Amino acid sequence: MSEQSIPLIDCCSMRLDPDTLGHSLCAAAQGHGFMRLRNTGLDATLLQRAFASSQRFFALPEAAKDRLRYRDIQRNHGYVAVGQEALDPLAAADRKESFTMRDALRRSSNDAAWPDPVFRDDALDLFTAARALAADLLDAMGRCLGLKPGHFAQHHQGENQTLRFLHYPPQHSGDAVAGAGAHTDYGSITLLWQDGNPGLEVSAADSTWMPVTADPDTVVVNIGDLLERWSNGLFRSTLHRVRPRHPQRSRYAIAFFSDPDDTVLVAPLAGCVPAHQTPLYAPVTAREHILRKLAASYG
Ligand SMILES: O=C(O)CCC(=O)C(=O)O
Ligand SMILES: [Fe+2]
Repeated sequence: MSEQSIPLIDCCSMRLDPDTLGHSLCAAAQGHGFMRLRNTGLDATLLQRAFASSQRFFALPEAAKDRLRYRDIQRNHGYVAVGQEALDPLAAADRKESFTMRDALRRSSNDAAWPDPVFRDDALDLFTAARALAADLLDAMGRCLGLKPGHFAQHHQGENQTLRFLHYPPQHSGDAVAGAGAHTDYGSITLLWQDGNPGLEVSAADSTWMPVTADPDTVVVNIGDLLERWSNGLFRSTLHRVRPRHPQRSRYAIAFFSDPDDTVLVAPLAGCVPAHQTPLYAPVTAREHILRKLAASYG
């Protein structure tokens, strides 16, 4: 593995030994802030179903998708068409469409929020499994920071946990407009599944863009801004972007953002601040930070 590559961690043997898993995750979180995980135990059929529902939805006529359009950043739910979100607010809007589902379990009984019952069930089943996986990963990282089991879980009840289906239409690698502009993620950790089509790139220490392997059998995990703040900068929320390179083929991806509940005050953990030093970050509530970032990208 060159210094420039994103670490690949096999969770299979390590699940039995949380300390080893925790150390591997923390080392990656402190390095690039990005890692790829294999053998997480997440049922692959859930992903197949979710990708199938995603592809079926994005193939609908624009008018049908527009019925479910994203209305406000507070709700953070629904369909966003190509050119309506700019993850880099200073660049052109992203060439992608998405279906975002914040706090999906609580919204499950509202039929008007979902394209159809199959889509809803596929999304909710993956949401539930992703939530459990994110909790395990945060627990393993928390151990490494000297926190008790469940420390992070108590702050991630689901209010700001968000599943997002993404579709990037075919695009030439040389196109000036990105599929998703350069950004950092907002919350604690992101889990990302890719359909095998490359495009995700992570900013490296020397400011070059490092492509991430688009292997459908691994999940990409990255650190968001709020976990960077919680860890006083020990874990890194790294800039990344999406530049699909296939002129004929669409790229599909599914992201799960595990972010703290609205009222959680995120301040650097005492154990992460060296003695006699002031914390690098001021406290901020999760709601304040997430809404500020959403407002900028939907500006
Ligand atoms: O599509 C991808 O590979 C990544 C998307 C992403 O970074 C995001 O939605 O925050
Ligand atoms: Fe992202």
